[in-house]
Amino acid sequence: MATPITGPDGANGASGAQICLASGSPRRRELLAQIGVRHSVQPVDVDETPVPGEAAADFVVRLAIDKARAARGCQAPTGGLPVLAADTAVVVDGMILGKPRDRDDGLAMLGRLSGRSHQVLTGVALIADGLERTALSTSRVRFRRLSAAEAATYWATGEPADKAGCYAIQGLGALFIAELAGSYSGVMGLPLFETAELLDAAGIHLLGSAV
Ligand SMILES: Cc1cn([C@H]2C[C@H](O)[C@@H](COP(=O)(O)OP(=O)(O)OP(=O)(O)O)O2)c(=O)[nH]c1=O
Repeated sequence: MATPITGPDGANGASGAQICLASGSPRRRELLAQIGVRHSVQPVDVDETPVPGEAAADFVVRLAIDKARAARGCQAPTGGLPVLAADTAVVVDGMILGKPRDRDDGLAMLGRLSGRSHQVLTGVALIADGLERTALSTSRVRFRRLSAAEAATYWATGEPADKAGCYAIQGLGALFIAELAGSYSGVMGLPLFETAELLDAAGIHLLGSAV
């Protein structure tokens, strides 16, 4: 059985973790640390293939639940910390874009996003005291037009290779974003408003009181 590991930011320091984050994403660790949640980290590996005909909103919430359920290693040694997980997808033309498989796939994604709007969906799941709670964040992002040369240069930076939709709002990808309606943290991988609501419902009150 896998053992929980401490986040690189020491987020579960001397006073102990409040939750376990079932994720290998450094972005999710950063975002959780931003709102002061002490956490251990348990990377998980689940099948991220959409079921044929599955709506994107259902897909990201289902995967968030699958990831949280897969983090069983979080539970045993700690006596059962709440487990948080998330999944992010970009949706355009009714297609769900996950992480690019390779350069060609990544450049095709950037070409598809160029000069128009797309949706970014992030599902969040929290399992605490045997209860599964979920939330969904939906944002609309409008890209300016990108030339093929810009997309190729962007790919070569390495930044987009492990990001849904082949860009990072928190990085150079910001250069493409003409407009955002929704949640910056949701696009980045963990919507903090919705996450705080789930934590609150499970009895973890940030700033010391119910939100
Ligand atoms: C759109 C976008 C996505 N992303 C990232 C967030 C996620 O890490 C990733 C989407 O892939 P996910 O499969 O949601 O997550 P992951 O595999 O990176 O991590 P986990 O271990 O939690 O499953 O894309 C950004 O960092 N910035 C962005 O602007």
